[in-house]
Amino acid sequence: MKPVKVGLFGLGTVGTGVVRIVEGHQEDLQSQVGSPIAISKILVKDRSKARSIHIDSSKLTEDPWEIVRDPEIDVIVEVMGGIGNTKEYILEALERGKHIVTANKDLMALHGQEILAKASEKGCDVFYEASVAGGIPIIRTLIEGFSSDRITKIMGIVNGTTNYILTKMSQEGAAYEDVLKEAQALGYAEADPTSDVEGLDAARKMTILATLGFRAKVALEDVDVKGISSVSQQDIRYAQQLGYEVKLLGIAERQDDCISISVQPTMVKKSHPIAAVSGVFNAVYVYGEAVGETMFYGPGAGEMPTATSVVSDLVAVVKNSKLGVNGRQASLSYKEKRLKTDEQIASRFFLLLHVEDRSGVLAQIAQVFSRHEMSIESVMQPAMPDQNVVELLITTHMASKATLNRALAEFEGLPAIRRIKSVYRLES
Ligand SMILES: NC(=O)C1=CN([C@@H]2O[C@H](COP(=O)(O)OP(=O)(O)OC[C@H]3O[C@@H](n4cnc5c(N)ncnc54)[C@H](OP(=O)(O)O)[C@@H]3O)[C@@H](O)[C@H]2O)C=CC1
Ligand SMILES: N[C@@H](CC=O)C(=O)O
Ligand code: NA
Repeated sequence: MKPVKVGLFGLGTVGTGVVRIVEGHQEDLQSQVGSPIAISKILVKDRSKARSIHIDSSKLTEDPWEIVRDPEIDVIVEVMGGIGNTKEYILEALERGKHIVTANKDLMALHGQEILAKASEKGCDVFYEASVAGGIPIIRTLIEGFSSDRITKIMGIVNGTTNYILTKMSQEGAAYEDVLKEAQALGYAEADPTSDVEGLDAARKMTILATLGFRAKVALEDVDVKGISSVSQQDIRYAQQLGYEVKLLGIAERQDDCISISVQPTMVKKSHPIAAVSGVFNAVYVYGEAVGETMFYGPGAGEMPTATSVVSDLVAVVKNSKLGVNGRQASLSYKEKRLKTDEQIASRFFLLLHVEDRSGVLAQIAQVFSRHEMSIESVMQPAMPDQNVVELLITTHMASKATLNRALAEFEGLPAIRRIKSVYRLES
């Protein structure tokens, strides 16, 4: 039986897992697709590097074109990352009729439309399940499982590294920098972990999810992004006192055909199932008009969970080849995209203010809220950082982002307010 030949781009965390699964589950895979699957060439940066698995060194190459131009190779599995050159290799491979499986959210969020269009033109498959929420089959769920519904909200923890960091900060009082190093050692973080901690990785994933869920061409620039580098132990403690957990949440919402997408540290009520998602685990909550509430949970990063999604995509490509239906992915972004304005984006908020400890200050603050028709839900005064300054913890009822920003601008100008220490969105 002629084997399906795979060219693997990358033999790092995910690539190693792909080799382990393709070799270790070969019999099961063969039974499903009807032919052996063979990884025939592997692209790496450095052929002489020591590897944690045994690899026949003749398979290793440092030349991507050796794989792209090899007529024997049917599928390229891209798990090396990168945007510019990687896109070039993938487009050329598609041009030559090769199918693509990728875990690269950076590439799919920025150039997914172009790559998918090329794939359709050439009758090739491009699958990218591992690019969002590593081991959770969320992309297939949005494309197939919810094809009959209209999705109005996608909310998720879609970055394992930051959830790992926030969990350790919250449960063990660990220091941010130490936990980041741990996440890197465990293979969760990106090559440049700034994209994890500053929210860009999650923003790229939310771009992909919103495009699929809302069937519109969502761009990375449409996502309002804030990372976790400003989240302090104190914010986490106050959140817990109020019954919340701090999570880096991606939130995509659609209302009257207007959408908004954001990634930001959010205080999530402990009773919401997302608040309990800890460590490297991810969860994606999807609300559909017909189905109602659903939630998908699993490991969001790491060698074997991510490789599971990659190899399952590979199986899907081979099954499609047997059926002769490669490249038949339906158009998934046929809807016009309209973005919500800040006046239309509403939520509840938490504010931590440092204010002068004298009479009349609370009244001034209340007046600002009142002028902007923002309703206060609760006020707490837990501690005194120094003799003249007190901390105020305020939670609000629903207000628009624009209203909040107008109130914050006024607070900036009030001498009695020494510092706007933190502002969080609240999700219940
Ligand atoms: N790690 C995870 O949990 C997840 C990762 N992803 C995505 O999967 C991809 C791979 O991630 P990961 O396995 O963690 O990355 P690693 O850094 O562990 O591995 C990257 C691999 O690609 C090779 N490589 C990198 N650049 C080049 C280049 N220019 N030319 C040739 N080879 C190159 C490296 O070679 P060498 O070994 O010689 O250095 C290495 O084998 C990324 O797109 C990432 O975002 C997606 C979901 C989860
Ligand atoms: N760095 C990413 C890896 C998976 O996409 C994460 O931490 O989630
Ligand atoms: Na996934």
